[in-house]
Amino acid sequence: MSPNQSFTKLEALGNDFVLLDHRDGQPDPGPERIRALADRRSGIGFDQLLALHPGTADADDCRVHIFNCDGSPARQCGNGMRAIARWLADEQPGRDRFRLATPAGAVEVEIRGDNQVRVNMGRPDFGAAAVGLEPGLALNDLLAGIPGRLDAGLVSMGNPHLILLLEQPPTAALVEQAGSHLSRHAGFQDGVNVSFATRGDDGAVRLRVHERGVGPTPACGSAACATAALLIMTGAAKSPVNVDQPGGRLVIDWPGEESPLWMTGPARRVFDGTCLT
Ligand SMILES: N[C@@H](CCC[C@H](N)C(=O)O)C(=O)O
Repeated sequence: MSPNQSFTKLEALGNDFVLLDHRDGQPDPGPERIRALADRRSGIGFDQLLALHPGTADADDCRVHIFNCDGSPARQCGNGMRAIARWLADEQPGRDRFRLATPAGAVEVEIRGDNQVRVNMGRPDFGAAAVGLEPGLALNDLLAGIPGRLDAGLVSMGNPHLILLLEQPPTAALVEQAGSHLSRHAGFQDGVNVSFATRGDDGAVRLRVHERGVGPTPACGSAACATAALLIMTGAAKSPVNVDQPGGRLVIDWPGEESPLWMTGPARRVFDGTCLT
């Protein structure tokens, strides 16, 4: 990203993004530049940077490069997919379906009424190898110090998720400290996104997420998908599952096993800008 390059700020349930249109062949910024742009005082500020490139044979609208605010690359971003759909719908009035290529595979997005966007997030993978857990490492040993833990699981939605099911909603300190420790634990080849989930009286899932490469965020789309998939797969919940995070609600619909999982929620364009430095 060079000086005088235009960008768009977007948000989805408070998870915020800067979108760069690099379909003209411009290169993506490197990790140091990404960290500078992500600074919420001296830069633009965002959780993820989304760079759009020309599409592929099976996802011809665009190819998406995803970067966390610490400069690390990511393979999937559920909230970001809805935000890109919103941006593409503004750019191409009349169209309401798009196909996006991500490092985790092709994603279909559909614009719905009432500011909602529906995303086909593909099939969840429950294998420990898919989240990069070191072979032979017992998950229980990693989680020994977590208070009030009922269960735990590993799910890949194209990116890695560790889900802790707790008796009580976690304190902010637990999300910060345990999340920070686990998200960069050497037992995961490439780190992991850490979710803290409880069930409400209404059956909804209450979720707090410590995102790999970011920290606690108001919402994480792929974590909501991973958590709902784990609950449906173990018989603890039935599809569709409402997942409530500080930023708001996502609805996750997964018929099970061979079917793709669908995520529905809002996304919003906040402002367009030009980077002067
Ligand atoms: N906010 C995202 C997830 C972004 C990537 C994640 N931090 C990772 O490193 O895998 C979402 O909405 O899914």
